[in-house]
Amino acid sequence: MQKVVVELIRVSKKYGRRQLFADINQRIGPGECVGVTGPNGSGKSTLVKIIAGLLRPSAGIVQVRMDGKAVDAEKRMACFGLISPELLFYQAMTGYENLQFLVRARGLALSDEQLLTCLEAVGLSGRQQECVGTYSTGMRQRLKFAVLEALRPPVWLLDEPTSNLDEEGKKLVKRLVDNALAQQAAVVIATNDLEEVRDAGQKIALA
Ligand SMILES: Nc1ncnc2c1ncn2[C@@H]1O[C@H](COP(=O)(O)OP(=O)(O)OP(=O)(O)O)[C@@H](O)[C@H]1O
Repeated sequence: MQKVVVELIRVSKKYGRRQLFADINQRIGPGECVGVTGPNGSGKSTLVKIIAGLLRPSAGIVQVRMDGKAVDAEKRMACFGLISPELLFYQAMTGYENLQFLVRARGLALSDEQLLTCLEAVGLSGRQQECVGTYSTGMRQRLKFAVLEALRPPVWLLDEPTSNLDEEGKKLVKRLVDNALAQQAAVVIATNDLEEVRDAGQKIALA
């Protein structure tokens, strides 16, 4: 896996006059996990979107370096794997088809067997030929992790990663994150659940 370092330098965000957060400095390197915590509305999802390049900060910058070289803003998305409540699947396509489509959209060619292994890893084998429109919310959340398993991005951006998951699903997410860290991915977890970021090496606490 390519080694990516994400660096937040004095990152701030305002909506109108409301300052959500200011001057966040944080380095997230390979094999490191940073937890983003704070109450509802404190800006956790906003910060994740800024790191992903989906929103601009009001001030400050997010630098991304791959194997020591700066990655241009337009090529950054290829470094990131994002889990977010706002991500939606194609309802009329099966779990398998959604996964295959998203993997191909990233320019990756995975065999049927490899895709099925990713679905199996998240407990969806046997349900892969059913339309996502018929999936439960927890099954859709598991499918998001199947996409990450397939893409194996060097940076994992996880916004509320265990929402809608049962106890077994929560353990699954912990296992997947631990594996990603062992493989030197950089991981950001934004959550209201402090238990979820108990083991995170560093924390950004928003207020
Ligand atoms: N486009 C926008 N324009 C104005 N305000 C916004 C916009 N997007 C988000 N906000 C506000 O920014 C604040 C932070 O939102 P955000 O979703 O980042 O919080 P959060 O910490 O992830 O919350 P939660 O724990 O509820 O998921 C909220 O008050 C929200 O209303």
